[in-house]
Amino acid sequence: MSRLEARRLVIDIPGRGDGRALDVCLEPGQVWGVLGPNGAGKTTLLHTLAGLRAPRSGQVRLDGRPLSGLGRRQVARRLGLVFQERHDGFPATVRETALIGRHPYLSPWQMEGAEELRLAEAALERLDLTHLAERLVGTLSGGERQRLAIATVLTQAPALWLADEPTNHLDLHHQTEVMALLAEEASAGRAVMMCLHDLNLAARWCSHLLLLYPDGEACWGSAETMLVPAALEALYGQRLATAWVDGAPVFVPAR
Ligand SMILES: Nc1ncnc2c1ncn2[C@@H]1O[C@H](COP(=O)(O)OP(=O)(O)OP(=O)(O)O)[C@@H](O)[C@H]1O
Repeated sequence: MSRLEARRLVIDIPGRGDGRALDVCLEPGQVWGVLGPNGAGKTTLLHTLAGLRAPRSGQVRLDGRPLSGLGRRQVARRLGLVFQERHDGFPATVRETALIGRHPYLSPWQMEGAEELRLAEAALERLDLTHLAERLVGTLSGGERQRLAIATVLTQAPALWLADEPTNHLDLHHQTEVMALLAEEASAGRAVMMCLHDLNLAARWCSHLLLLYPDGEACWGSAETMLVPAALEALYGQRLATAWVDGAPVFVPAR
């Protein structure tokens, strides 16, 4: 189990004021959704929390220690990242790509063994990719690539997931499967923070929400307290109609 903490954190968005400093702690069992309009800083926040970008001020702490003082391998054993942008390096198969998830645990020239392979195969199976294991990544569809990115982090088995729009490119069934998987990870004592554009997925699956406004203002708390139609309408500059389905609110843009 691990925890990731933002202390008085101000993300660095060029030309923007500081807004509200973030004091947020991602704890075992929690599923956080980060909501906000285009350009609000969701990806920048995730990259800052992952240690890939320096904050303007404040600190990110992983298990009580400043993230900036930890080695990348140490971080990668605890923190898994699903990025929005992916660039193919050398040509690799789906299975080889999933196995990259085990690299933080192997010494530089150590080959993956039976246990690594077992974890990768289980992750591919979970993401419905077993039939594509031998395929080159470059030949995959957008949704298949997205599922592979998630399978690679599942193979990595981190205590903390940071996922940037994990349901991007996914059909309805796979959106639900991925959200269920992330919720299951949290139920097993891990923790998830993800950027989402779909309010309804956030309402259904997230325990906590962080609302990021384009001027750097922010508010956060349990999902029930954050899913206030007026606050969401202000966030997106969009009127919403609300209905209830299966005990969760459903938001639809109103004309
Ligand atoms: N290197 C940079 N130089 C200047 N501006 C930048 C730079 N990187 C990001 N930005 C700006 O910072 C803002 C936040 O970008 P970010 O990608 O974090 O937004 P986002 O909330 O994830 O948006 P989206 O919903 O469109 O994915 C945007 O206005 C973006 O143009």
